[in-house]
Amino acid sequence: MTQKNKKLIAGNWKMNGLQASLKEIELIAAKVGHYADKGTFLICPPATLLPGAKALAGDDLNIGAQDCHSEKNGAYTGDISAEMIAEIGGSFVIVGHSERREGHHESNEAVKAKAEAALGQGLKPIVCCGETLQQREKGEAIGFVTQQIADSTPDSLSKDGEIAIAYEPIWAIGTGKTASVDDVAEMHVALRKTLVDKYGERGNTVEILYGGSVKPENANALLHTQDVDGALVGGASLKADSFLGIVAAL
Ligand SMILES: O=C[C@H](O)COP(=O)(O)O
Repeated sequence: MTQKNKKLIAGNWKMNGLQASLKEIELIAAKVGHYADKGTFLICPPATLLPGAKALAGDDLNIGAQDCHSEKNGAYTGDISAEMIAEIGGSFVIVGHSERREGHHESNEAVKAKAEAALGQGLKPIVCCGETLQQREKGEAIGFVTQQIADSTPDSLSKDGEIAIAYEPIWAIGTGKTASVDDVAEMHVALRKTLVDKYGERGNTVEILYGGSVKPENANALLHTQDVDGALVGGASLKADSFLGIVAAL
């Protein structure tokens, strides 16, 4: 779990990684402890690698999942529950990633239910949001994204830092394009206001991560932007060298 005075650097492996990829977890786990005073570190591999990753992660690297179902168990073929993630020692779960909102038609209401299921099992949900390029070009990005977060997050929080959110402009994911530092700051400040409006002072304890083509070369600027409390990293989290390059920018 994180403290707000540290940044959260999270890797999302998406549908990448076979057993051989666990060596990257081992390499990351061996090094992130050197940055423990500055950050909290997390890798979310595919579900097949969760137990193996947890066995190698040690004390300094958190392991989480990329999604969970909102129900505790039942006839939901192909899904995994928050309880299953918790049982193998996972401590985080990503919910509402744009690839699931788009590819699996997940609504804000469904994402909120998943986040609440995660909290029910003691997991920390990372609730994702982000606009399309068309929405940004029309000047709708801030309104759309802040509403998405208002509607996708749990109604209340029972402790500080119980959830994190991740702002990922869809047009920046896997494209090599990143939002400008000014655009990121503008969005993160707006998201902070949304969180404080919803949760009061506790809204200040929710980490707001930036995601979208984060790599070692741009991590320093992004991680030191106003209200950026960490990063959600896709492609650059698949190899220990590049993930650790981002960690070194803290
Ligand atoms: O969850 C991670 C994001 O979708 C960012 O992916 P990316 O770093 O490959 O652009």
